Amino acid sequence: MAKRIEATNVTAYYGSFKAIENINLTVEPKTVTALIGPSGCGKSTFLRSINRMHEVLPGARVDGKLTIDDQDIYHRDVDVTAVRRTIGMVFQRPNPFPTMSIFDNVVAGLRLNGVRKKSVLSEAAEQALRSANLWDEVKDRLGKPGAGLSGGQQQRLCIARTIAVEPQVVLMDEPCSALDPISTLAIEDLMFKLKDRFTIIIVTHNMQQAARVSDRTAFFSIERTGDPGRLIEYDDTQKIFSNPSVKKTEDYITGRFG
Ligand SMILES: Nc1ncnc2c1ncn2[C@@H]1O[C@H](COP(=O)(O)OP(=O)(O)OP(=O)(O)O)[C@@H](O)[C@H]1O
Repeated sequence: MAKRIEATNVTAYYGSFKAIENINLTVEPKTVTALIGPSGCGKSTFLRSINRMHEVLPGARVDGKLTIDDQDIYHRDVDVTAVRRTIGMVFQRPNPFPTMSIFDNVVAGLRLNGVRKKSVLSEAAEQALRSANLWDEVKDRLGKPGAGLSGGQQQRLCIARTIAVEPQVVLMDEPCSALDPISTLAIEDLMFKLKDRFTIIIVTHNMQQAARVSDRTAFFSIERTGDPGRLIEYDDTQKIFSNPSVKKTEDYITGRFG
């Protein structure tokens, strides 16, 4: 089941540098939320704090509260591995495991979780590849290396790998920035389809993409270099792009800064 995410006063640091400050927002299940804003305003930092990836860097930490369906994911008793299993992530550059076949890439997470039965793995692989709109293109070459696919196919393979373990939330950090326009549209179609089952948060620099794929948009910004990123406005995507409440949002989406 897709999950609801609630951030309350989320502040994240790299050592003594405060990268984002007091982020408050709620993401409803089965929606796509876009995080937009100028370079360095903390979009990726916020995204990585949602699945506890931020803290893997030495000296990095998060303050505040983040709940996923009312579970406080920063509670000291929480199993961090379980959190990361619930919250899948797709990165900027497609990163299939280069020496693994297409099939082995898709089922890598399931194998890590202890699934061994061939029939279960085959069924899960087919389902994930179908969900990622990739099945027809790869069904006759599942044993071939994942690295042999085109960039767009590789990214859909990475999405298949992510959803094969049935996460409830999928985080995407500029998933189309290394792709051509056709592959980009394929991923956007996919997001539309996947939001039936998952809660999706996407970081994007592409305004048209945010407007096309998301239900809600969060605009982050910084006052000046060295300041922390803050959430300036968060609303329905249609409102943000047609009639934003804050002048700074308007300036950004109309290309006047950033
Ligand atoms: N590993 C790191 N160590 C120290 N500072 C970092 C690190 N990663 C990011 N930062 C800083 O944290 C701030 C927020 O960076 P972040 O990457 O979250 O912004 P962003 O909005 O995603 O930027 P972009 O759109 O350019 O990807 C920036 O000032 C950045 O320089």
